[in-house]
Amino acid sequence: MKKLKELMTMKQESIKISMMTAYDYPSARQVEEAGIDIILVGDSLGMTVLGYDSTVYVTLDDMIHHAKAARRGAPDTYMVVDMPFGSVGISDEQDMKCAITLYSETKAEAIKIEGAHLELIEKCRLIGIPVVSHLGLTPQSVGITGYSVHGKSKEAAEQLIQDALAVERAGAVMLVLEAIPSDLAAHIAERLKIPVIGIGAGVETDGQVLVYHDVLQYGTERKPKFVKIYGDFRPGIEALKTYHEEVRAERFPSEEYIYKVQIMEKNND
Ligand SMILES: Nc1nc(=O)c2c([nH]1)NC[C@@H]1CN(c3ccc(C(=O)N[C@@H](CCC(=O)O)C(=O)O)cc3)CN21
Ligand SMILES: CC(C)C(=O)C(=O)O
Ligand SMILES: [Mg+2]
Repeated sequence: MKKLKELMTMKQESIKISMMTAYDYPSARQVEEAGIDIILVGDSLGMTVLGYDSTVYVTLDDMIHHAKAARRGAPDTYMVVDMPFGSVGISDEQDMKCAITLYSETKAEAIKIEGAHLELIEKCRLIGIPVVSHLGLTPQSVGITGYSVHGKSKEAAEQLIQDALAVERAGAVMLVLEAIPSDLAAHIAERLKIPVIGIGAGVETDGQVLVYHDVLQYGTERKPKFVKIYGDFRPGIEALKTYHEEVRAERFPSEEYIYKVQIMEKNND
């Protein structure tokens, strides 16, 4: 497993960091086997595998359930798990309890928090929980901001730069920047010492993250501009249709799938 220190070194040596979501055992195994540097158990699982139309319905228990499965599939990959909507921003005590529970139960290497929650990041650092910050388009705020590109005005860009510097100062170990202009992302990556991972943030960040189900066309239809398709899981549906037809036609199970031991007495009538 790459340690945080090695990920920092990758930034210093301009070796790009790859990150991909995985929310269950088989996909985590695949991501680990592919040699991807970091697994993100993202709350995007609410949309991609739970069928919600936003991430705000995902619970802490959902995150724990999926992260534990991903952990079993990828014991040897640096794993980050999202703090879901409603687990951050209530009170210091509540927030810390959620952070501790998520970190310890999932055995993730780090937790990820949307927005510049500086005190929470500081408190986590103080007790030893590595925090990845997530700025720019923060999908848990969809009800307020929508899914539009962030940091487009001078003021918004300046605010984002200040937030990025502040989360680093507060102790964040990494930063995810989502859906912002590429030159702004490049500027932030250059100003920060911690690795900056982009999604829809251009090629000059220290690494990239995408959603497994988007990349493989696995049950996702709408796709943001930043998604590149690398594979096609859709033919799976054809296989299921064939199975259905073969059951109907008694072509399945054929000889090779049948246990043949003569135990019933032959009826000689
Ligand atoms: N499958 C999936 N992939 C993701 O990348 C993802 C999720 N789900 N769920 C959580 C968030 C939501 N994300 C999204 C969702 C939609 C857009 C989108 O439609 N963006 C528009 C921009 C439109 C504008 O600027 O006005 C686009 O065309 O890219 C972007 C990010 C990223 N995350
Ligand atoms: C899109 C990435 C960054 C994320 O937060 C998620 O998958 O939930
Ligand atoms: Mg997320």
